[in-house]
Amino acid sequence: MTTSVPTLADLLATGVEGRTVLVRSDLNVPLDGSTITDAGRILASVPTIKTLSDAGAKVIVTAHLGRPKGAPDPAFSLGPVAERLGAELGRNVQLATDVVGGDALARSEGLTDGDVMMVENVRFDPRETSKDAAEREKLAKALVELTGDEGAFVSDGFGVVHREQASVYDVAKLLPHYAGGLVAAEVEVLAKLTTDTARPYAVVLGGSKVSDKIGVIEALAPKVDTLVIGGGMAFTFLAANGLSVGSSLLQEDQIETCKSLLERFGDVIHLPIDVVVADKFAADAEAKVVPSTEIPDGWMGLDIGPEAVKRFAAVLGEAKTVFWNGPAGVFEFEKFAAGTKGLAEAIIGATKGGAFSVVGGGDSAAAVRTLGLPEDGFSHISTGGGASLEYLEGKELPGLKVLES
Ligand SMILES: Nc1ncnc2c1ncn2[C@@H]1O[C@H](COP(=O)(O)OP(=O)(O)O)[C@@H](O)[C@H]1O
Ligand SMILES: O=C(OP(=O)(O)O)[C@H](O)COP(=O)(O)O
Repeated sequence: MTTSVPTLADLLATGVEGRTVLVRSDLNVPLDGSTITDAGRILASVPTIKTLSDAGAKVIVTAHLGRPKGAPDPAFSLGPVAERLGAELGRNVQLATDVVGGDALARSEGLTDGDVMMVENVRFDPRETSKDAAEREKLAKALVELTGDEGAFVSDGFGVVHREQASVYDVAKLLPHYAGGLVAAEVEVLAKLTTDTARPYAVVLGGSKVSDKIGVIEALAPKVDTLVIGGGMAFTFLAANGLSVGSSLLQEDQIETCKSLLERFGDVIHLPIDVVVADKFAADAEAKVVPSTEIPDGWMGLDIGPEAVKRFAAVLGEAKTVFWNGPAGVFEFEKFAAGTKGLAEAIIGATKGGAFSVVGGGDSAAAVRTLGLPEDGFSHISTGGGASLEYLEGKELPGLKVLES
């Protein structure tokens, strides 16, 4: 962190006993129904929450889950998360049925020292993600009201610091604010990737948040030696090369951008030479490997193919610095997990050979763990995907910038 950002230690030094502290965590974990398939982000958030609770603060945790459409939706309830957080903390974590309504307010007023509560998915309130700053400020003010007279705000959701959202950004303007332990630790590691980076420097991109991340490539391509592209992201690039991508994930409005990127950075960008296509988006889909030039109509690419893995592994084997965000395929389905596993193994190999490697993102980190890969095979596993990428591209992250005062 920059020295101008107050930290958790600074807050503790002011004394927190009896005060209500609002903590923004990133608890956006992958779920299968109501079962958490990877609790990494919850585990990473526990130390800050526990430190505050142990110091006698009344802790209110805010977080989002997925991308609900600005209204309550039981499929995106933080219920399973609150339960797991409670199990990890060894204490009951009550969950308000609303974000800033009567239930949240009543529960916050009933807190005793050391208690931890959560409010419901903050994205159930449309003001959280509003582009209108005045709307966001209204929600931020309502969140501040939950903290009473001597409240404080701890920003600990590193995975969301790139979002200018009410619970991340606007609330920090209204309360004494501090960077949590996780945010401080993440920034410290990522800073190593922005200065004196050992070369060759490779960035591996994949995943499904295509429109979010294509923009990042523009800024990263000139800074790196190798940009490996897999996952859902690859198909817009393949389409930009004039290939037919069947019913694969495609961001049509970005094809021209990808064309321009390929023209300017064609020597840096590596695209998959083959892909695994499926007849439907399902674990039991029929799957076959085809060259990227021959994706059949009606089929969708759900993984990179074995030849692509081999070629990507060869370039990654040379790298001395690697950042990876976004699975190479739909690793949640066994048939489409080989590409992600292969790339991870290549990065682990490079790390053994002395490279500094970071994997970031909720699903990418989950892939490492659920595919049984060794977590210590990487130099660092970050909770942030998009946030890490935007940090690496040198962009000002609103959720960090707002803490600098
Ligand atoms: N070819 C593909 N088509 C559709 N989805 C994909 C494809 N490849 C990867 N994905 C999906 O991308 C998701 C993760 O994307 P993203 O959120 O961008 O990564 P992260 O959370 O690591 O930042 C995974 O759930 C995975 O199933
Ligand atoms: O999962 C997240 O980011 P990531 O997929 O880039 O790791 C964060 O929780 C941010 O979620 P958002 O991309 O819906 O704002």
